[in-house]
Amino acid sequence: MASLSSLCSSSPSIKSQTSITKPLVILRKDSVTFPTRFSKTPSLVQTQSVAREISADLSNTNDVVPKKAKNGLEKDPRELWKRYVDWLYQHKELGLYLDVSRVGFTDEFVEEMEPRFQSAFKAMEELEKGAIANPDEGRMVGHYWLRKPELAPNSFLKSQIETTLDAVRKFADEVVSGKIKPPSSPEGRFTSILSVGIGGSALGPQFVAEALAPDNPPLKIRFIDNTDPAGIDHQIAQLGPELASTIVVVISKSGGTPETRNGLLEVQKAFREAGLEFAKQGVAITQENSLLDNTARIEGWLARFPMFDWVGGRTSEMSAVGLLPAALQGIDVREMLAGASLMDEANRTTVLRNNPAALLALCWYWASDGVGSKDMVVLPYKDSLLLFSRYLQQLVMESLGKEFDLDGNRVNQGLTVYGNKGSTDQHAYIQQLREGVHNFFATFIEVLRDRPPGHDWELEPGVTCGDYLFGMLQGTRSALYANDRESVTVTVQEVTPRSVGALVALYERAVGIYASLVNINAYHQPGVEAGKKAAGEVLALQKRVLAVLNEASCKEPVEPLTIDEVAERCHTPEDIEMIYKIIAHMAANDRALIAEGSCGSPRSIKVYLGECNVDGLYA
Ligand SMILES: O=P(O)(O)OC[C@H]1O[C@H](O)[C@H](O)[C@@H](O)[C@@H]1O
Repeated sequence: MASLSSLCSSSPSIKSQTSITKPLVILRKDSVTFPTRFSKTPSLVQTQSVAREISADLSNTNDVVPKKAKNGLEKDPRELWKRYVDWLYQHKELGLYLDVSRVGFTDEFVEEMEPRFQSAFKAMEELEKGAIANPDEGRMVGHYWLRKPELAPNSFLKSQIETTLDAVRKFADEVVSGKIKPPSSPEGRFTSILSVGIGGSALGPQFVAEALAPDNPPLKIRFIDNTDPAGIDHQIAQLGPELASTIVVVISKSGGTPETRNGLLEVQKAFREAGLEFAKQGVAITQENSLLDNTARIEGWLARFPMFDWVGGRTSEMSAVGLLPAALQGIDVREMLAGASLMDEANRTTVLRNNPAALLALCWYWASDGVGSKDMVVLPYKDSLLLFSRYLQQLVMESLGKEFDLDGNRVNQGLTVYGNKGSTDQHAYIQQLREGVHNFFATFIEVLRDRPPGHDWELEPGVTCGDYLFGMLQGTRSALYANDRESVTVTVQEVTPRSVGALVALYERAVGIYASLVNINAYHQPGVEAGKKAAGEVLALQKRVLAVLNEASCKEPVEPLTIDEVAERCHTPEDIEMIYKIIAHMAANDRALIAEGSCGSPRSIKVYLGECNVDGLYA
């Protein structure tokens, strides 16, 4: 009798999706309904393409000095330099630059967009004043208040922000200084943080840890951001005896996300097995009275910090979610907040070319035709910013990827984000970016300071290692542009808490402005619920399958069942494929046994449970 796990070395064949995806993409582009606001002036996208066509014609008639490339991109070096200087945005205090010269928007386009930007600025102003900017959930959107509490619409919210910030800093100081000690080692200090959370409750802290944690932080951080048992085991195994001096920070706005709950239960089990008392080392960051909050309160965890209803997960980096892990790692959170606040201030101007977030939104709109027709490839040329693109993926895609606009029109909006880091990607996928399918625009993140002062050396005459990185960035930017691939470059002096805070704030606002331009709600995520609901249904079905198998397996002799029989006895014949997958998964984990058949032909399988549960607890 072979177990299904040994027979199921490969999953059942799934038809290639290529043939399905392609027409879908084309359909999506053709079937885009523009937001009603746009319908009144439907010429924007047309203007853009017409401009490109005219430019193409011009370049065709001017073979000697082609002033414009086929798509309208300026190619004359002097004109390009002029465009660079004219459009260069600089934030002096932050030492941050934004270069949009390699995006080919025209003056006419900017002019035509101007009223929409003014509406977007107005919407942002209202949002900051406490308007219900997330109408579908009836919520205010207040992440900008976190770095300037006096902006909060009332004194209660202001004091909530301030009190939480004080509590975060005090707790972190006391842990780092050793005033709060691990219970099993009154002489010692906490040495590690195990952060349990997912999505917006993980991506910001992960990005910031990678970007800013010192080489020898007071507490090292690890993450459990999934319900993958092997991944969880790995983190716990890596901690080993250090579990005794680990603070476990469980982060979940809702307090009920299954992956996070599972991570918590797994960690609590590890604590029990190590003879440690979890509550003395557990910290919860969640909304008041959530399931997690109540658990932490009842069990008497070491500390609890609030998340606010009006801060979304993907914009929570400047709340306790991001600040507590950062402070515990010795990162200056005041500086992060200061950087974000300075950037917010700059983004409040209603003069488009002086507003960096609006400039980004303009570039996104131009490059992707305002419908996400091109992807945004984010290339930070600095290893410590590796996770920026992953962080932006949620911020941008969960915010902008929406089926309906605010007026209920089906728009299927979005902007795809991916990326890793330069120059590493030069040796991976830049080949396709330069020469292959033209479905993207790039964002280069440049960091001017290569190393701390006094550490640099020339590895060949006149050239440092950092010069190579610089050269690779500039070379790739030029090479892409030469082949009509547009790009934006964001430059910071150094990766510091201040510049990272500014980057986070820059992209948060760009997303907000862009969402206004395309008339969508950036602050809800209805599409995520569908997958969560379906996952819940799968687990409910699994319980029914177990009950059916259990009953048959408790018979004398055991009655192995076919997949069809299981489906029939579950009274859900329509779920037969899912039932097969459930059984295959259980068999791979030795929780179901195969009496007959093989995985390649699911109908031949006969299955039963190795152990009969006489209490029939599965029903
Ligand atoms: O913080 P939590 O409530 O646990 O939510 C974690 C994540 O859950 C969902 O996937 C949402 O779409 C995300 O926006 C959120 O960040």
